[in-house]
Amino acid sequence: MRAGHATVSVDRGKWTARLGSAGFGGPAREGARLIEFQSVRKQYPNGTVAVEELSLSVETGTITVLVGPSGCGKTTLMRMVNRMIEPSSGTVSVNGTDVRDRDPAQLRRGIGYVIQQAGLFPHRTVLDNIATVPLLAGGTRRAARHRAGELLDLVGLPAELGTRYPAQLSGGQQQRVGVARALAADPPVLLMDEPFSAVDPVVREGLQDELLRLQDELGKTVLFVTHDIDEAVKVGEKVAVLRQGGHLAQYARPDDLLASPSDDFVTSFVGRDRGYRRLSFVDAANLRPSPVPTVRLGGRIPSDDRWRLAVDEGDRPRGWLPPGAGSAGPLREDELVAGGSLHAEHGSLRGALDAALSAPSGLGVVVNAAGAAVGVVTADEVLSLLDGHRAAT
Ligand SMILES: Nc1ncnc2c1ncn2[C@@H]1O[C@H](COP(=O)(O)OP(=O)(O)OP(=O)(O)O)[C@@H](O)[C@H]1O
Repeated sequence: MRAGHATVSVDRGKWTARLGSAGFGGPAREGARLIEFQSVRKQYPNGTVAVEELSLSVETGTITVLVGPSGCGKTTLMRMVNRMIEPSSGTVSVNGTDVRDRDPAQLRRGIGYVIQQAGLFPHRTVLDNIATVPLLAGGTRRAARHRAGELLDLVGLPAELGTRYPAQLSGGQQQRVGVARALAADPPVLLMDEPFSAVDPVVREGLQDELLRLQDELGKTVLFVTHDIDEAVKVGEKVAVLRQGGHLAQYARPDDLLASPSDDFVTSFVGRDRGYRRLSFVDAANLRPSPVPTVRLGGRIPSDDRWRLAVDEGDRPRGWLPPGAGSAGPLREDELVAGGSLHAEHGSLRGALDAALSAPSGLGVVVNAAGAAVGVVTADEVLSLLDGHRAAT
């Protein structure tokens, strides 16, 4: 992910104002339900019931995740929104209008669609892939390419990738191009079907972070399908857990899902370490980092019986110097023990606990936005804060 990423000139107001022009019958209201499934059922001609009497509302400007085991009907449900699949009974409405009353082509202009492995056109350059929709909508080639360039920047890709072909990009880069293409027509709604499942776990986490950053900026209404509960609770503001036969097992905020699964199916689906994962939703604002003795790289090494945090000239942590590890100096990086994960100030208790548990010193390093160490926390301190949180809720 690029730090300090420049943004293009899109803001929530502008996107909201464009809802009307995207053809959803007027601007959406804050807190309104943009997508509604009402008693929706889908039975395929071979008799398979993919979705059974399901009702669900998706709030405007939020990311809602459909999660569940393979074959539970997630994709079927999602594709009913843009009329790639028609329900056997029940209604799907977008901004108050039954999608069956909408012309499919016009409906889809207001709904971006991102799929696994990006689905890019292999013989078109990256810029032309992104420009496809603005061109189809009747824009000039020049305007469409300009817009494509802005979107490339928006999804964190350098401009020089614009002239490459999809096969010349990594899986993660292709996925970002897929997102840029889906955003090209300014759709108020984004459907994302397992968009990140074809990339490795590290890239996948980066793409999830990027989606959350984009969402902060654009405030789309996103329906996101995954079978990965970790991904669901990370990106979803609300999570719908489906079980076989297209039944809605639970629809809740991630924290509530982890705290109070509704039945045995949801309990086993959210997994055994849900208590630990719940820490992601408890913020660490009340955690007070303690000072830590430091030593600067290249500096003299005092010999003492404490762990010392080695930092660079910007006070950024570089590793730990174990107790009693004095030497004539100057201190070199290869004399250090590798540090654990770092806890970003104002992050969650999960990040703080992980920093403490993964540090060789048992001291989790807290860093500020510039990456400079501001102090340390212990696992005991994190857990006692959690006790306080539990008592208060
Ligand atoms: N065109 C079709 N004809 C018949 N059955 C279908 C059709 N498409 C899907 N199904 C069946 O409907 C059920 C739901 O499929 P769907 O693709 O919606 O599930 P899913 O939860 O998205 O699965 P996955 O996570 O594996 O992609 C499955 O049993 C599937 O085999």
